[in-house]
Amino acid sequence: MLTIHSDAHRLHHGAGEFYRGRIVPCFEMPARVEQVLASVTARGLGAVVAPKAHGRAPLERVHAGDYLDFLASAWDEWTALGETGDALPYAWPARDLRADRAPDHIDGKLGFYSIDAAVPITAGTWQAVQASADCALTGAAAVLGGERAAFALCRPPGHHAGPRAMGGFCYLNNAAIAVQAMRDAGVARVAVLDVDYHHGNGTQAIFYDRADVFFASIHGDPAVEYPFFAGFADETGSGAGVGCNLNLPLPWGTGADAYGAALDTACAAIAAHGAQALVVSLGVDTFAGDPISHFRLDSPDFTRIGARVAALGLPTLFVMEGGYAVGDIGTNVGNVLEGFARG
Ligand SMILES: NCCCCCC(=O)NO
Ligand SMILES: [Zn+2]
Repeated sequence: MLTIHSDAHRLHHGAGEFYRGRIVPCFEMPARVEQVLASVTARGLGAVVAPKAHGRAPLERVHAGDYLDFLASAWDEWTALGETGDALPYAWPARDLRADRAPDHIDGKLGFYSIDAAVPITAGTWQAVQASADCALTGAAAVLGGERAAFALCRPPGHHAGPRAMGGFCYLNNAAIAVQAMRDAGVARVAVLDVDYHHGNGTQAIFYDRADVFFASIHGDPAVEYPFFAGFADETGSGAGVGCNLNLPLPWGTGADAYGAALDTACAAIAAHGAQALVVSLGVDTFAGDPISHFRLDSPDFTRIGARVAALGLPTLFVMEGGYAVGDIGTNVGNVLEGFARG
């Protein structure tokens, strides 16, 4: 299985995120990728290649142009204030406030184009997120070119990023950008399986009113878990997309048996959708040892996830999302990929 990886991810390393009333060190750190890369390499899963640069056009197929302009210029506007630390939002257009236009000031733009304060912008963030999207696009091209599967070792992750907003460590929705590239290359029906511990609210939003892309997500119950305001079972799609969105929220403490049952439900729905290609938003923060999550999967369970995905028999692109138990992330991601490869 081909792995696509860019060293440019190192250009993004937030100093902190605002969480529970204080700035805490970023759980989404460069070491995550190094651990996964070491595992993929040690297991001999396949070649590791650099991404091909795809430019802005594929990004615009998913994200609003003004949002991309914001991401490209945010750091310069921030430092023009005399700031030297990370840019972080502190005001948002919540209820009763206007969200029909972006403010002129960077402090207003940071809130307008985000859903939370877990998205530090640094000097290298724009370069890093473009490279991350290029990893996903290069992986999609490999799968479209005949590879049974590919692994886009994306960092920063993307599944919380919607068409016009960043959030939850995510800036560009790598998985959605890959899906849209597959659709633009002529794949009529694509499915997304999001196995990250957190609901992929951004991916859901991007495809919510579409029947050509089926979105299935298994995640911590948003009644008690980030992103809190999306991911409920009654979100089934809108317009032409009704019935093409499947949320399977699970309670804190969920273990392998309940998770496996939900995965079977999601896979059956994906098979019924008649997808010709599959993109897996691969978060491994469902791991029992994850510092910010509350499921109870053990490392061998990830092998079973990979095997279950393989049973779908679809050309598959794995896109790296979350997972913050840095000492175990390599084992857990490698187990998914190896379980798939042997499946
Ligand atoms: N404190 C914000 C929590 C962000 C969740 C990041 C993640 O792993 N999403 O999948
Ligand atoms: Zn997550």
